[in-house]
Amino acid sequence: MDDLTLSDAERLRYARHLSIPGVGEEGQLRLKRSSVLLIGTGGLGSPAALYLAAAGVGKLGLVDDDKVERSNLQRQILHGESGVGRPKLESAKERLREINPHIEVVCHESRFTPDNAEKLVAAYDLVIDGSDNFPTRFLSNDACYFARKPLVYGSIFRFEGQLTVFAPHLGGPCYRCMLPTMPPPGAAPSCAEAGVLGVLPGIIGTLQAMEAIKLLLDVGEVPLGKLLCYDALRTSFRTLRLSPDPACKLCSSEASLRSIRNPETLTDPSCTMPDIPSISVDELDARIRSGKPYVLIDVRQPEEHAEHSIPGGKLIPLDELPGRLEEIPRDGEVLVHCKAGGRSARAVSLMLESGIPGAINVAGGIDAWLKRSGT
Ligand SMILES: Nc1ncnc2c1ncn2[C@@H]1O[C@H](COP(=O)(O)OP(=O)(O)OP(=O)(O)O)[C@@H](O)[C@H]1O
Repeated sequence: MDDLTLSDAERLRYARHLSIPGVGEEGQLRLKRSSVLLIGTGGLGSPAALYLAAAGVGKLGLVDDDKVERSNLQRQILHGESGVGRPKLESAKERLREINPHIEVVCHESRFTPDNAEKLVAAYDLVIDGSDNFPTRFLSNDACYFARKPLVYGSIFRFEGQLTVFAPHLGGPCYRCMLPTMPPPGAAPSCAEAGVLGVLPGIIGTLQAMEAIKLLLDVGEVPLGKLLCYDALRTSFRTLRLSPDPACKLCSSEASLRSIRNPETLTDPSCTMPDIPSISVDELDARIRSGKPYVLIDVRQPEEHAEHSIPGGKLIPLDELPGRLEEIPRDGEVLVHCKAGGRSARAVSLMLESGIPGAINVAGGIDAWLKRSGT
């Protein structure tokens, strides 16, 4: 790809950019030479990737290891009916090529983990975090901090969304200044648990794309030290000030996390609550295969259980659990799972407090179980 000039086809495609002061041919070439890493191709990553591709950002890196589910389609607009059951990156790449064949789309079909974070972030100009969990947000923050790359942060919950840019090297705080300690798994419900109005990630993801383009073009003012909060029900945008925390473990002068190799720095996205006993899906499989009797409780909703379930699992949705504790044996192991490990961690916590000492969380939930069996 020649990134020194625009072809006739590109000139035509980007004509409405070429006429904007602040973009023009120079800006368009800048976008063409730029690269963005998108963590997650779900609700936030979908609109962000579509607009960045359409705008002509030369290289888009996508990192995700998930498959498209039908319940994703209400908001994850990179994917369509033909993508259901296929890796998200496959359908994402097809769609982005259709939107703009002049750009390069690089698929990193894996999780964004402490093992690959440093290398992935180093290969791009900036990062958009479109993930839905705290460990990944801490990890993207830390990796971007050490690489001195801007991180465009977005998050959503039901009818509310937030957006900011973390770039301590340009001034402003990092994510750990806003949230010094990682909440335990299950503290914030996922879209699967809480629900989300589909347009909301469209709005926040599109704002993320806009901030990324401003950073790449070096135009305007990016929201460093400002958290934009969108309330869809009130149709309001509020801006909260975020200041660097003088006690931040990562970015303050007192920082104790001085190295990207510090095990606390790149927090393991698969971490489970430290005081909650847990087993992996491989260990669960070994228990089932051993032929010994086992008690397995699924704390998801009935419609989730009907779609996929683990053999022998008894359904007790988390919201019904307090009233149904009597159904659970007090002796022996009680293995508890949900979709990804969050709700089951809360269920195990409740069981342990309620005199069920054998409660054990299945880390990663049915998502990890299905992934393991290649479903
Ligand atoms: N560490 C990570 N590395 C790569 N991708 C990630 C990581 N953490 C989350 N993701 C991806 O971010 C996306 C988040 O999308 P979204 O919040 O819309 O939810 P979902 O998990 O696809 O759907 P649902 O919660 O309804 O099951 C998902 O595609 C998920 O696989």
